[in-house]
Amino acid sequence: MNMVQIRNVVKKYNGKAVVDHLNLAIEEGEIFGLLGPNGAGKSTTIHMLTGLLPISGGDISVDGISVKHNPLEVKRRIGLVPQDLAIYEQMSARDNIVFFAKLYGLRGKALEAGVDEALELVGLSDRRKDKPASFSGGMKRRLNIACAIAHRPRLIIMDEPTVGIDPHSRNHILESVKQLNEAGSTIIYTSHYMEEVEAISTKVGIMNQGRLIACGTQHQLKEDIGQDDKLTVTISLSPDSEVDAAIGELLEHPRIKQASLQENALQILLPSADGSLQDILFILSKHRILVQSFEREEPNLETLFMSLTGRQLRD
Ligand SMILES: Nc1ncnc2c1ncn2[C@@H]1O[C@H](COP(=O)(O)OP(=O)(O)OP(=O)(O)O)[C@@H](O)[C@H]1O
Repeated sequence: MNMVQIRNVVKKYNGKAVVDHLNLAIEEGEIFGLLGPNGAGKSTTIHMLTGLLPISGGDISVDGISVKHNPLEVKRRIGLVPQDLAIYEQMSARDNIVFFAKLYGLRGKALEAGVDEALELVGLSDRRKDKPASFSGGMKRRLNIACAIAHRPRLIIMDEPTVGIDPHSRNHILESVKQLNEAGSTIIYTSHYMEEVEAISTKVGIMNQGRLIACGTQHQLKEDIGQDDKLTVTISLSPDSEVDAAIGELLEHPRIKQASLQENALQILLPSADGSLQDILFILSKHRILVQSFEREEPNLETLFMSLTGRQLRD
């Protein structure tokens, strides 16, 4: 079942479409990474999805409910972690979470349990009584997340939650995302950091200039673009004739597309290095070529984005 269905959605500012006939379905249980450079339309899409911005054309449904026709029901199902911090500096961490959880209708024991759980998840239980004015940037971001999840939403949307924070908080946030997903929430995570999206997403959508230019699992995206794994095999000094013979034999292998010698390293291109490493080692040892090191580079989302748009994800 689809948790989110975006159908032909358009958002125009001054006659110009910043989200341009966007179609996207996100299944229940996914961690969906929405990737795109600054200005691609990620935040605008999220704001329409959460009912914060009116939609110029098309419709969005969440959990089968139309955002246009029933925005309050949709809001109840969503926890939004906004890009800009939305916390009160003069209230304790706990009171901040209580405030937002009450807005979502939590009361009594459910409120207590939800708030404790949220504090625990973001690693701020021991700072519950402190005011965020004394927190680091990363801790504030974590509190920002806690405020959006105490009501245990079915869909959690995080808009660039790791911008400008320390590595410790960043890792903590990425771990929290996985835990929230394991506990049953569908997650949408926007970022222009490719590494983060690669690390946690079960599916990835790439936006550029208001349009979805690629969507699928990382494996599918890699297949779509038809990129190859690149193996760099550094070898000991060996007779030219043996190296030439080994290269000839490597090129006869059904999966190997390219093999050449550069300096003292063989560069081998193949669709996926998995399953062929043994064959490569066997061919080299047959020609008495000693391997010093192996390095494998996989295609990544950055190279995919570049090949689709000719631009870099990060400006
Ligand atoms: N209120 C507005 N009025 C006019 N143009 C706007 C408005 N809000 C956003 N835009 C434009 O819409 C485009 C998409 O912006 P959006 O914030 O959705 O991008 P984004 O992908 O979230 O980028 P970022 O990573 O910088 O947040 C940008 O060109 C932006 O300038």
